[in-house]
Amino acid sequence: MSAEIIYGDQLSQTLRDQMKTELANLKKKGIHPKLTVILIGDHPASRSYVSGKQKAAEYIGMDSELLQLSSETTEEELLSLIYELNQDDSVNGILVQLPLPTHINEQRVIEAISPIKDVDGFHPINIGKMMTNQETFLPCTPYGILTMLQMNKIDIAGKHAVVIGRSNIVGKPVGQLLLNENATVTYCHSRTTNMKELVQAADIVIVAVGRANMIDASYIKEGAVVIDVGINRLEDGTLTGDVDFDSVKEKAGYLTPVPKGVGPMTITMLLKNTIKAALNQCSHE
Ligand SMILES: NC(=O)C1=CN([C@@H]2O[C@H](COP(=O)(O)OP(=O)(O)OC[C@H]3O[C@@H](n4cnc5c(N)ncnc54)[C@H](OP(=O)(O)O)[C@@H]3O)[C@@H](O)[C@H]2O)C=CC1
Ligand SMILES: Nc1nc(=O)c2c([nH]1)NC[C@@H]1CN(c3ccc(C(=O)N[C@@H](CCC(=O)O)C(=O)O)cc3)C=[N+]21
Repeated sequence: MSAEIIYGDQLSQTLRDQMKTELANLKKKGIHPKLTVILIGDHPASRSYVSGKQKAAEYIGMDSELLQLSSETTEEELLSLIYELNQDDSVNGILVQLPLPTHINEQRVIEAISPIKDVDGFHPINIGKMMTNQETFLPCTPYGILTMLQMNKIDIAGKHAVVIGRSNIVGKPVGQLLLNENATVTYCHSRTTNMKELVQAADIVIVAVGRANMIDASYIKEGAVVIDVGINRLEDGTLTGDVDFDSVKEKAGYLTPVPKGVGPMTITMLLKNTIKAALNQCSHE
């Protein structure tokens, strides 16, 4: 059997076209959703993500602004910029590109962003809402993965999902969203001792580690759904995931590629969260 490949770029195209229409209608009502991205320093991978996001915002007709700050920016300067943006009614969504330089406390920065403008879904208030299954901004990568599964009508309830990775931005929240959808969820991480055995039992495998080709077909149960979140840049400049695509595609039921898989969906959900933020904010005025 050969896996059905889930192309996130194609699903994103559909969703972005829908948002383009929605935005045109909102603008007629005087609602102009706007996203502000703060990028500190000059990390090449961050620059590439930020430019992908800007192109996508432009495509759907969303206002977006990039505030590029020097790597010398102090935590105090960044926090006061965030407080200004929190007060600025023309800004609906705020994203501070991670990782931050080591002299800045990431958690303090995340908590400075107003939860109503936290389109990344990283603020503890929004994480708490996600954990208690309340309406909130879902973190973009997990939300994108859930959307990919739903658009392909893949059953989640009752399935055994194994998440490899437990970061705050991907692993932990994607497991939580799958749990909210009634999957039975197992997390693996660097201290897991029987990972292969656990993954071999999984109906759905989410791989979010950042190690090229770490999961090959020997880990995968016949017909399993395999979502590759990893983004690894090889020496020749090409991107590859955490999954050995060529071997796994012969065994899995569904498989996402890298590039053109989860990455574009992350950006799409960021745009979706920004529209939601604008709608919430105008109804509170
Ligand atoms: N496509 C997209 O939209 C996005 C892609 N990414 C990519 O996803 C990948 C993961 O990102 P992120 O979660 O931020 O990364 P982190 O480095 O924060 O987390 C990596 C996780 O992998 C675990 N891990 C490390 N080595 C092993 C191992 N040998 N076996 C099992 N688990 C292991 C770590 O365990 P421990 O906790 O024990 O250290 C950790 O939980 C990266 O390649 C990143 O570039 C990230 C965000 C968005
Ligand atoms: N506050 C914050 N929020 C984030 O959501 C966030 C972040 N910081 N820091 C970095 C990670 C990483 N991330 C990606 C998003 C899209 C692609 C993406 O679109 N990738 C394309 C390839 C892009 C290329 O060719 O370089 C693809 O997979 O097809 C990749 C990675 C979001 N992140």
